[in-house]
Amino acid sequence: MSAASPHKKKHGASAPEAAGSAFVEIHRRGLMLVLSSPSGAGKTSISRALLARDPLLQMSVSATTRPKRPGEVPGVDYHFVSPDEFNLMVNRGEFLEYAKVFGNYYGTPRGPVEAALSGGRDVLFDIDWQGTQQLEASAPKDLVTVFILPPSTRELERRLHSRAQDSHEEVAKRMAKAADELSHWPEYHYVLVNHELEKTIPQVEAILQAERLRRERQLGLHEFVKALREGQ
Ligand SMILES: Nc1nc2c(ncn2[C@@H]2O[C@H](COP(=O)(O)OP(=O)(O)O)[C@@H](O)[C@H]2O)c(=O)[nH]1
Ligand SMILES: Nc1ncnc2c1ncn2[C@@H]1O[C@H](COP(=O)(O)OP(=O)(O)O)[C@@H](O)[C@H]1O
Repeated sequence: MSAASPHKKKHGASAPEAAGSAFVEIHRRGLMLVLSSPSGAGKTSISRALLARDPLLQMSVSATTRPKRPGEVPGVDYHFVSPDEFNLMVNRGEFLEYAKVFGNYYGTPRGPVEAALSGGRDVLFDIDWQGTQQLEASAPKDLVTVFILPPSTRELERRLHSRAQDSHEEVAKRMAKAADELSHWPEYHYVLVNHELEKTIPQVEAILQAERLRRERQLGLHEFVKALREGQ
């Protein structure tokens, strides 16, 4: 096909035209990329790097009843709410999923996720296995799940201490739950060991790129190929 040909496919913001015409646009439905791991394995670090590099990816900002950590920004890291507010949100059906983790409640607000997916944008979730199971039950087709393993138990504990944001008591609570969390790895589509962030981040990006190309997520392929077969 020459550069001057009118029969080129169009991407991006251009308006789609009727099937069978020279121009057939391939749209994509967004996907839900879930990262889970025992606390301290690296989900937050990986998420920040992915978000900084990929404009089509947005974070699902959870609501939580846990206290804010130093440096966390309300509305960016979490929506920090009281137990009463959380209950109200549950009763109003505002959560796509919610769960109790380490004695606090965490939930995924429904609205921003639905808007992103239908707009062809992908959503990144840092949620635990309980939330992942709920999403698996309600939206299996949109879901891509990744479990992050730490290189060792000792390194996990070192990372939790190095983050220096939780008390010794909180770190002990998270370490005590780690074995339990780890037992859920077989429920995930992909499993990675986070040795070095410089390697783990491109691995998660590769998963995202490949999943975006899944046939089922690309809308308009039938029309596109039909047009090709008709010589357009
Ligand atoms: N089910 C569910 N889990 C969440 C949600 N938000 C965060 N979590 C999980 O809650 C756990 C504790 O998160 P956090 O308090 O930020 O501690 P961290 O994992 O040590 O950084 C982690 O396993 C998160 O993945 C949510 O909206 N739903
Ligand atoms: N591959 C890695 N090598 C060394 N330190 C890491 C690695 N990944 C994350 N960390 C560090 O470990 C600590 C916990 O990581 P974080 O991303 O907060 O984990 P999570 O969100 O899973 O609880 C942070 O201090 C982070 O900088």
